[in-house]
Amino acid sequence: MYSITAHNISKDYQNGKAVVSALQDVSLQVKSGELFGLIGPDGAGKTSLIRILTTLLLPTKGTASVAGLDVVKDFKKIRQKIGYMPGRFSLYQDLSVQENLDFFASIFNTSIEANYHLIKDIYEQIAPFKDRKAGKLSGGMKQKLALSCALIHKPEVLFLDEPTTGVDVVSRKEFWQMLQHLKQEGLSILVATPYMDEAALCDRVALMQDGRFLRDQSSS
Ligand SMILES: Nc1ncnc2c1ncn2[C@@H]1O[C@H](COP(=O)(O)OP(=O)(O)OP(=O)(O)O)[C@@H](O)[C@H]1O
Repeated sequence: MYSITAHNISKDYQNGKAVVSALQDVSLQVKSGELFGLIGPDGAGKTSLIRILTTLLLPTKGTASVAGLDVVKDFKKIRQKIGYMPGRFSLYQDLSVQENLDFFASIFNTSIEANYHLIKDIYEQIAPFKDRKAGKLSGGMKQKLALSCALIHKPEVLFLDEPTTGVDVVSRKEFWQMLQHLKQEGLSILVATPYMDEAALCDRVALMQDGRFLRDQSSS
């Protein structure tokens, strides 16, 4: 059973008169409960692939599914089943930690208490700062808050785009421990990172460069 599949996905962007080919015939299968790493340098195409899988961007060519649903036809259903932590800090900087959590919970018609076991470890670390504005948190704390918000509705599949970029070494280590914990809770996780050393912390990885995988991932 696969939680994510992609078949021959290509993505072209129009840049003035030029066409930028961000993804070229990318195929991928991520098993349920797997922690899968998308490793590659800036510009490799990681964000484009994640945005297609999270239904925020249409592929130019190819098909993909998440939680058994088609990313184009079933985009609304998929959005209920996934958590997405974008690369850039995505939270409301002028809202406090608690207000951000409450806001994301209300969007999904849930509460912090409903899935507390999932975010407990992270929440306990950010709780002392719950009245602080999100914009005033350290890089590590911001990431933890963003992860808590992405988990608040108990997603089946979690997408993380460079979650540890700009985060200190200790917070990075803690962050990966949290991902292991989430995996044990049964979540499937796709994480994009430019750091080679984080590849060792994943169950499987795909190495990406210039819009392609360095090895075919569909059959492994
Ligand atoms: N909206 C856009 N218009 C034109 N080109 C784009 C657009 N978005 C991305 N690109 C180009 O597509 C390629 C892949 O970008 P993408 O952001 O997917 O890579 P990435 O691996 O996530 O890198 P980064 O970490 O820098 O975001 C790059 O050459 C980028 O410049």
